[in-house]
Amino acid sequence: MNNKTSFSLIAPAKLNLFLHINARREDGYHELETLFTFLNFGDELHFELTTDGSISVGGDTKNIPLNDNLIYKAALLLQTHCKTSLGVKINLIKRLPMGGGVGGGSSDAASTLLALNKLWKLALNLETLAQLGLKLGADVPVFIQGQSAIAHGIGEKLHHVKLEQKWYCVVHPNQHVSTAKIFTHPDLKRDTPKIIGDWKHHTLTNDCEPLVKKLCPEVEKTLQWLLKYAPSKMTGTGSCCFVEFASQVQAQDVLENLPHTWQGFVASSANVSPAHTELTAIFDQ
Ligand SMILES: C[C@](O)(CO)[C@H](O)COP(=O)(O)OP(=O)(O)OC[C@H]1O[C@@H](n2ccc(N)nc2=O)[C@H](O)[C@@H]1O
Ligand SMILES: Nc1ncnc2c1ncn2[C@@H]1O[C@H](COP(=O)(O)OP(=O)(O)OP(=O)(O)O)[C@@H](O)[C@H]1O
Repeated sequence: MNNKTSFSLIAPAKLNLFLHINARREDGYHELETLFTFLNFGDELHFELTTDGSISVGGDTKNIPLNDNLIYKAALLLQTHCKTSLGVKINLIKRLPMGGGVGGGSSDAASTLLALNKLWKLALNLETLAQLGLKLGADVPVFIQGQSAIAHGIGEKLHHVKLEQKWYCVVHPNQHVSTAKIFTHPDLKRDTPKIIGDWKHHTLTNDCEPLVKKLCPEVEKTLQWLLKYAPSKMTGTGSCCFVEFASQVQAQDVLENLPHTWQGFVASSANVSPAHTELTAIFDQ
């Protein structure tokens, strides 16, 4: 039995390697088809058990009110669901750009649920945690399940796929794109037909890209600049853009030449979420 009362856990970034929007549902959400991969780069969360039921979140969270913070919301949701009297002190080191399309907030929430399930010895299975996570955001379940996947539905119906490991240079053009703004925009393309057969034989795009490029010229500029190196794509509803390579050196070369007005990072992809890999190393060894 592992009795750890404090530990750190990564909240990794995700990329949408393609993102098709098939329809708008009556509740305003959209039916999607998207390919998720995880990156070996992310936020870092530190968890420390408290026995008085208190939940606190510190660190790089200054501009997010506590009640809106997905980390706090995830901890409270789990505590209420399981009626535990235990609490937690959480500290966040933020590395992922907010509103960047790399799923930072959703990943923070998922890593919080995964970590507290262990810290509070709740023994909930991943399916139950994913259902709870879906209440916090459409992107949370994939981070809970922790395997690269094609997602359907609003992003919660997951079909695991194995992808070759690649290296990515991800660029943040210093723009915050609101996911809600893109999904409610009248000009969003919402009628891409569902893929029939093997997705590898289809043209794979991000349906949000044309609209985001129009609303946010800096994203268009970033995609153009990256084209010098490789085919460029946007992730999620932006604003981060990325290029894919077989080797770290190629990805690093892009980062080294990046204009100073943009930020970026280089990371390899992973079929299993690094949060799951870390959690196994902490608790099962
Ligand atoms: C764009 C993606 O990042 C692709 O992975 C996700 O679909 C967004 O996931 P997320 O940020 O966890 O999304 P939520 O927090 O649930 O919703 C943010 C906003 O996006 C809209 N939204 C989200 C997912 C979806 N399938 N259809 C939507 O229309 C919601 O109506 C909401 O206004
Ligand atoms: N812990 C958190 N980290 C980041 N954002 C948070 C957090 N808690 C709440 N938020 C809110 O969630 C919003 C979206 O954050 P996030 O970083 O997940 O965007 P994103 O990368 O565009 O996500 P997605 O790809 O899922 O659309 C932020 O603008 C912020 O207001």
